[in-house]
Amino acid sequence: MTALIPRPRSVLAPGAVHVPGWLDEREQRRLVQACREWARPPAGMRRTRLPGGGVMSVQTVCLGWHWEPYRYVRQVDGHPVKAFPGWLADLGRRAVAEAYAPGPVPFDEPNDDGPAGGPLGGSPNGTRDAARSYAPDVALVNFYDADARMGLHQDRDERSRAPVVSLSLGDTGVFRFGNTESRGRPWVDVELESGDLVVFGGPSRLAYHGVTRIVPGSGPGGIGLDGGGRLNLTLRESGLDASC
Ligand SMILES: O=C(O)CCC(=O)C(=O)O
Ligand SMILES: [Fe+2]
Repeated sequence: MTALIPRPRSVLAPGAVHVPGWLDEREQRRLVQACREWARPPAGMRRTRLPGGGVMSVQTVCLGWHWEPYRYVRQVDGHPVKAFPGWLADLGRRAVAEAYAPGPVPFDEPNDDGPAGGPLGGSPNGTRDAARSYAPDVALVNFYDADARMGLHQDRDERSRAPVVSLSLGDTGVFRFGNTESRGRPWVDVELESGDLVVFGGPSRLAYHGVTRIVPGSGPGGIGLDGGGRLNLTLRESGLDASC
């Protein structure tokens, strides 16, 4: 859907940036199509079982490494996890560049570190360098039906502290972005619409976050999710050795 009033980008917390409408309709359609392929068995989409016996309401398929609470493994019920494609890593690098240093990214220019005190809060890593060197090798692809939610949690099973890139497709989800100390306040609630990008890294890499509700029927037509629901992809660097 084209917004009548453009939604501005915003910094949710130092290092956490929301870029509304980052993916165009063609890119959204391509991602939805890819998610459909990844969802197929073997090693397809499933509800994750938690050690306490609960089952998550979202359905998830992983690429690169399979996340099972609370670690990454290579196999899913005896099947190899699906591959993390190179084009998705390219998209992740573009996403980090867009969030941390908006505008065209001269990846081949050697010494532009972006403004100090930018969204990374003056990180010693240049923002452009952060984008150039970003090498995500894990994706969690989550599907939310109208009733699915995700409780507040940290993404902390990765050894790398490189940023997490989040891409949303389909129905709007209310994303709660909190602090690194606890599940309590302060937090901000932001509506993530189809095509929105969030990148959280630097001082916000370990912030608690979750999805409090889905807005059924809010997604756009024409991207291949006419049955409704929300897809979210998070791209991460595992920091794990691929030869294991
Ligand atoms: O669906 C979202 O927007 C967040 C997903 C998430 O936090 C996760 O997969 O760890
Ligand atoms: Fe998360």
